[in-house]
Amino acid sequence: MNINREVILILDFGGQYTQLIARRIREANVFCEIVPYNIKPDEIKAKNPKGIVLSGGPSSVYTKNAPICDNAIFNLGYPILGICYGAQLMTKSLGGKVISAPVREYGKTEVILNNNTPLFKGIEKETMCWMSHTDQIELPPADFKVIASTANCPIAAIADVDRKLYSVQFHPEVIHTPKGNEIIRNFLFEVCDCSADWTMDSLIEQTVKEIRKKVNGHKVVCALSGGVDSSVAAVLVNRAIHEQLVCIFVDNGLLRKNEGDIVVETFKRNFDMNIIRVDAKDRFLEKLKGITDPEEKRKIIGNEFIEVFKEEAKKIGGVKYLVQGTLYPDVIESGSPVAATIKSHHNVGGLPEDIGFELIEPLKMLFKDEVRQVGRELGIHEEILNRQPFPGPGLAVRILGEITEEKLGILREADNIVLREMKKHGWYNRVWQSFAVLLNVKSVGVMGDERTYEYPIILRIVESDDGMTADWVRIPYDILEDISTSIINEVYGVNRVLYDITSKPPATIEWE
Ligand SMILES: Nc1ncnc2c1ncn2[C@@H]1O[C@H](COP(=O)(O)OP(=O)(O)OP(=O)(O)O)[C@@H](O)[C@H]1O
Ligand SMILES: O=c1[nH]c(=O)c2[nH+]cn([C@@H]3O[C@H](COP(=O)(O)O)[C@@H](O)[C@H]3O)c2[nH]1
Ligand SMILES: NC(=O)CC[C@H](N)C(=O)O
Ligand SMILES: [Mg+2]
Repeated sequence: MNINREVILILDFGGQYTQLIARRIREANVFCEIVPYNIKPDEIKAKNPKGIVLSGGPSSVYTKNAPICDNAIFNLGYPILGICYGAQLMTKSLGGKVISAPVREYGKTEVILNNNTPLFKGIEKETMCWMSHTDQIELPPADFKVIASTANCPIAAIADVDRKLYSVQFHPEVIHTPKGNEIIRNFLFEVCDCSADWTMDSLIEQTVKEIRKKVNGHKVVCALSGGVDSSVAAVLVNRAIHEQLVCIFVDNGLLRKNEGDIVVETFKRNFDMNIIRVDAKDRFLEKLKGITDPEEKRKIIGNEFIEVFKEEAKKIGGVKYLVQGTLYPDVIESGSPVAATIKSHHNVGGLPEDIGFELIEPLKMLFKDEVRQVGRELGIHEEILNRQPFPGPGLAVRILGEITEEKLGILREADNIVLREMKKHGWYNRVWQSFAVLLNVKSVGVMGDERTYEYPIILRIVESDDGMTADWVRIPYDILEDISTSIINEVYGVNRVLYDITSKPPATIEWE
């Protein structure tokens, strides 16, 4: 959708903080988009950005296959901010010199800034910054001035103020650079002249208009899971084209205890929308029989979802569009020219090639917290907005190995206890997700003086801003104990409970 608003483009060189740059810019009410580093100058011009950011990255500019952007980009007249690898690339591309530094810098370092330059305006001269590099700028390009330095890195930032080209060796996007937000805001407002026009109400208004124009009298089905994202997407589309919309909730047999009834009841109580519930348990479970590979499971589920939507759309007749509650992280994690495929989200990378619909994904550029904000503006009840995320492939990616009715039954009960205890102790809304995972190994235990040989349940409770990174929650021991005891006492087939104490990265939130 081509919405008319100011945009900053972030060229992604594969840096681990690229998404953080995007978040910081959006927090300043400026829209931004992450694009591959090898984007063509013409494509950039077509997007008419207010400015460009070159992200960090793992490569060294002087190596053979280092990712390099088109040199013409530096001459288009747009303001550019290079960060770390991006800074080194700007330097090299414009005739300066980058070398492997005598001392690697990793962590917090004191930096001396020249606060007479627009990028550092209003910031005290001496402050802290976060460094993470092995290379550094040895010689800036002609016409560039050094505007910051640290003890180990004499050229920590450079600028050609007239051409609005800036580069910083440190990372303003991470919170360990306390003035980082101000530096990014200075780039946006002092250098790029942005007007902060990215607000949720403007987004809603523009999106509703776009959808009306695009749909133009055709019928639309919405894949509705009852989760936050599809609920917000459905309400948004409903606002645009109420009569033409039918929501389809698929019971794929991989849902949580009583989930189907709860979703349909909550929806009917809260919204005036057409909603169909499809019982597709048997066909999903049949297709998943004998499948153990995580990516294969995801692809099968993505395919089967589409098959169900196609069949339902055929019954309705005249359906041209499918609405999904796809978010930005789903798109990012499903892989891109520079980023690895971590896992194929069923609604993006897991889709079949020919889906038979045109997609409408109004939230595709948003992070979860932004979606919740949109939901609030739309007047959606907190009961729905505060639901923890639940992946479309559901319990299938929380049962390691083959999915069977027996395992689904065990996991459903265990999961229900986790959620019940989290709510009882007032912790459900304090975390990003809390759930159970069933392993495909068994261990020995003793219950009522009898030997047992049963499955372990893994407890996964994480906090996160957007699902891109996460940390395990330091949950009080007595809550862990309550959960563990309840699972062992109430769930047949489980004799051990373990707590997952791994952050993301290196793990992911879901186990598959
Ligand atoms: N059981 C389902 N029936 C119909 N559509 C579904 C189902 N599960 C997932 N989807 C579709 O896939 C999309 C992605 O699922 P995802 O779980 O990321 O989002 P969500 O369920 O809407 O929100 P949340 O992240 O809060 O669970 C949903 O927005 C929805 O369009
Ligand atoms: O709708 C979805 N379809 C999927 O295929 C999918 N895979 C993961 N998730 C959810 O995304 C967030 C990040 O999960 P991971 O750390 O496991 O990648 C977590 O919140 C996960 O629950 C999915 N959601
Ligand atoms: N964080 C980065 O962008 C690192 C850039 C480059 N790989 C270096 O080590 O200097
Ligand atoms: Mg969901």
